[in-house]
Amino acid sequence: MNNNESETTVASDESKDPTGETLVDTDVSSGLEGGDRSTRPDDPIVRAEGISVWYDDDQALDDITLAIPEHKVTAMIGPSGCGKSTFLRCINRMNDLIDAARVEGDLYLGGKNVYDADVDPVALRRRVGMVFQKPNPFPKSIRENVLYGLKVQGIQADYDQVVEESLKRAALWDEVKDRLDESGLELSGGQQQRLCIARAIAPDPEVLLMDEPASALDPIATSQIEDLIDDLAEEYTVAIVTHNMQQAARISDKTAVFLTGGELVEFDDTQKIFENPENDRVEDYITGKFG
Ligand SMILES: Nc1ncnc2c1ncn2[C@@H]1O[C@H](COP(=O)(O)OP(=O)(O)OP(=O)(O)O)[C@@H](O)[C@H]1O
Repeated sequence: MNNNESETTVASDESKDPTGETLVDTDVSSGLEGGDRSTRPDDPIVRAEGISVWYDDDQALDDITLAIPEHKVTAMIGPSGCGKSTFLRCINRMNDLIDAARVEGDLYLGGKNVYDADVDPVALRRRVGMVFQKPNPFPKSIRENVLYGLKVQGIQADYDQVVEESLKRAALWDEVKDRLDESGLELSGGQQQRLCIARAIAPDPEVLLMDEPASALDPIATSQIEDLIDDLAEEYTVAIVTHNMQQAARISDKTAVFLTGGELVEFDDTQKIFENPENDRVEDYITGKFG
């Protein structure tokens, strides 16, 4: 994440509601009902077509066309400021929360353009969960943290079952099952991040966006998160921004390389990107000649 002024705007919104779920009127139809969910393993579930983003007059993304396959881990890498986080935020329309941001182009989830006027961003964020760089649990119990998204949207469910399932999927259940009423803030950093992952998956999204989810964690917690991401891809489509090229190489199936100017320079199987990239600038970046 950047430390610029408007990024701070997002950060402060996130501190009110890191899921973005209460920030938009929920009293409208989702508009997403028509979007077919892809069912074949290699089908793209997210498809960006000609996405460009500006912050006031500064262009952050330039005409990005990219298809993210279902049930795979897709990594976004590139030097600082090349637009990786901006792209991630296009997928769940978190850029809507930044006054200066303007998005052009089409972004499909299943068959539906999420920028269509009839799409409710809150319903979209139920289908596209997000985990941020710094673990940001609410000052609430572990249980209430997990249930937050469901309750805020008035979704009825067997809450005990959702809590158990989500914490199991986030590989946290065994560590917290006897202390569900304790504050989420009392957990370690790595546990807090897994709690945030449990919160993101509780509404059963299709896509999970992760913006440098391990960069604030120690090596052991990082490795737990990496193992978890691998497991999560069986159930969800994961799109992850990372600064750490080794991490991208370890955990992702596909890699998108963004370079300065907000350009997507190469997108391919991770192995191909790291072993035999087509583009000389990508090779220079991967081999550490710049960035
Ligand atoms: N909220 C914002 N307001 C204004 N400009 C922004 C905002 N967020 C990002 N930018 C600008 O957009 C460009 C892309 O930023 P972005 O954070 O998407 O890049 P990034 O590749 O994720 O960077 P990093 O790796 O440092 O997190 C940068 O020039 C940044 O300064």
